[in-house]
Amino acid sequence: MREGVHAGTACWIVDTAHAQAAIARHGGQLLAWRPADAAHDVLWLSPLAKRPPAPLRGGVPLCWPWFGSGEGDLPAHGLARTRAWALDDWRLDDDGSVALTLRPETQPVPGLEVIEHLRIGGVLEQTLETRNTGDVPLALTQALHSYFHVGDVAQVEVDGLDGHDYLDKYEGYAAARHQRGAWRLDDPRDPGRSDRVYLGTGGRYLLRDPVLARSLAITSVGSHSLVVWNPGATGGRAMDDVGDGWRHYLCLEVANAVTDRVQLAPGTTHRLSQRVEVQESHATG
Ligand SMILES: O=P(O)(O)OC[C@H]1O[C@@H](O)[C@H](O)[C@@H](O)[C@@H]1O
Repeated sequence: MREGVHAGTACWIVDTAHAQAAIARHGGQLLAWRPADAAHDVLWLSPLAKRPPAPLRGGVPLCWPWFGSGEGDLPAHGLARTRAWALDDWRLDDDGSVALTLRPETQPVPGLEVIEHLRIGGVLEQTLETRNTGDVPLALTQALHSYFHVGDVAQVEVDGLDGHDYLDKYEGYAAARHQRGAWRLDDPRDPGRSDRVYLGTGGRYLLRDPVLARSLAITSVGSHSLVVWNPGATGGRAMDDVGDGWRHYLCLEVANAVTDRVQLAPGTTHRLSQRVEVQESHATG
């Protein structure tokens, strides 16, 4: 564990026999993670990413304490991703993983305390822990906004959503739609793009990528919603920090979003977690 620079941004760098990773001070944002035996980076970081104080496009931005548009002048996806974070503590576990605890240098919301726990090894574990330190109940929406690196988003499939309802941002989250089969970008209802919040989800997802010849197994705890976002060609090119990069990522965001709100009574804690494992496809023949 050392301090360094990754993609031009001040980071904590993990480099062990099991994995490499970079976590930005800006937003406490995991920018890169790659198990030692993985052939490709697991996370996508835009080559066109803006610099702090702008949000960084890629890795795992922390959307907190709200997901999506802010009220009035408040920024999209909350306050955590543009704050400076501090490293509280780190340790090397017996299995060779590095465990880190981070928190914003200044907590952005009075009465709420947010802490990020990361465990970096052959498997990634990430938790956003929120405690209501005040004396009134507070509601929270949030997401681990993972940009997963894929070979070609038009060729991947996501399991774990069949039979679930979703709300579509392109429809103002107005009407529930029903998913049949695996998620694909070429879904005939809304082809070539996706901005959906799947509800009542079970927390087990598989992102199958035939081009990179691997699958990513994602499990979540403390979440009953999954955001699936890719802007497609037209939408991507309209975003100056995405451009043609839209083809190389899919956002699968374990979340508490839209109707999946967390109600935090005074003195209580909520944990939103994900675990990500890379399953390389073995060559045949
Ligand atoms: O550009 P931002 O604020 O990082 O948001 C990126 C995307 O984040 C997703 O979570 C939203 O569902 C999309 O609607 C949004 O475009």
